[in-house]
Amino acid sequence: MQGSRVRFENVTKSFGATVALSDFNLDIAPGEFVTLLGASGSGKSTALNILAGFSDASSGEVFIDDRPLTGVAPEHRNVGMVFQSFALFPHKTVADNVAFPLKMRKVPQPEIDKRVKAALEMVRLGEFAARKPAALSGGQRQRVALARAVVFEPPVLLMDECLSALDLKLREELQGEIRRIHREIGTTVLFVTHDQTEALTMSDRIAILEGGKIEQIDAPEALYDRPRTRFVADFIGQSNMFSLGDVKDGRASVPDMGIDIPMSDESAVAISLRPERIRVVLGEEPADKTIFEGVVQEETFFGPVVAQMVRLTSGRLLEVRSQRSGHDRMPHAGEAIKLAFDPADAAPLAD
Ligand SMILES: Nc1ncnc2c1ncn2[C@@H]1O[C@H](COP(=O)(O)OP(=O)(O)OP(=O)(O)O)[C@@H](O)[C@H]1O
Repeated sequence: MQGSRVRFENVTKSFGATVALSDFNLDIAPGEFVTLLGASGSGKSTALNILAGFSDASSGEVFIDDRPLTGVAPEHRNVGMVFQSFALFPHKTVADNVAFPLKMRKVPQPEIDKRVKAALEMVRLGEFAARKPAALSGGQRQRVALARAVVFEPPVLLMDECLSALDLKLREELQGEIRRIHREIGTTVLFVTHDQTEALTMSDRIAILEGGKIEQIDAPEALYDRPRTRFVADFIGQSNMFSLGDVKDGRASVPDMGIDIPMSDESAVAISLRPERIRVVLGEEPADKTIFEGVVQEETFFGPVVAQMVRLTSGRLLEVRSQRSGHDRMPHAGEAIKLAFDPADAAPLAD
């Protein structure tokens, strides 16, 4: 199967005075897995509902391949959907639930039987075909919903918080299943979650939504390593953020750290430094790193990792996360320490 290209072009959606999506633009490549990640109310479901055809944009247009979707009914958009609230038909068997979209499309019965069997095997529910939904666990029901959404081989698959009701172990298992199915069928996926780990592990690209706009869209590693704004640095993972002083001649001062660093981005107003990119200097000072000083305030033990809050001379607190090697003696609360980082790991922030 071939996934479709999906495009939102200048889409705005207002509900009275509330602007749920504001001049929203997103271009998803065929077969790509894109996740919309954002806080509650940031516009994620609104974007999905407009693409599915459950809601009309106030202005702008949505395209699947090059077909504009305004005026196209949801059932004619050829989009598969797995929503958290999308209930199965309770009186139908698992097989009949999965067969439903094919029956709607008037697919011949022998073909239906073949495809339902294949879809149920894909979600590893082959032997549950004759059961009713009430006799399934929550995770199994979500698998049936997934089989029903992909059985007609939609070129676009929408998933809205479809795993959030499940416990962690089941959620992780189904995340793996969804990734495998995506690889197998090659459909384009637009996935909505407010769980950052889920977004980081599953997506080709993640769009961070804030106030109905995309704050940043990038591959997971790029988003984590190179957040471009304070909002993104704060939203994904832990971050130490420091305002910059003067940025000129390829260098920037970081007053709260008492240092200056190479900085080629003249528009940068701050930096983000991930806690695990900072090293406690235990032996010789590494010559190629930026060195600064502080006093350990407290430490938190996470098993393989130790987090230390370090008070800098300026009074600012900074978090450092270190892998425990088992040999090194880590400094404890009250000790003065030297810290080092590679200036290339300081992501410039625009605001
Ligand atoms: N039918 C509606 N009527 C009025 N306001 C709405 C409606 N649907 C959504 N909104 C508003 O639009 C904004 C975006 O909502 P949306 O459901 O898209 O957010 P979301 O990011 O999906 O949030 P959540 O994670 O809580 O589902 C919110 O302020 C919401 O209150």
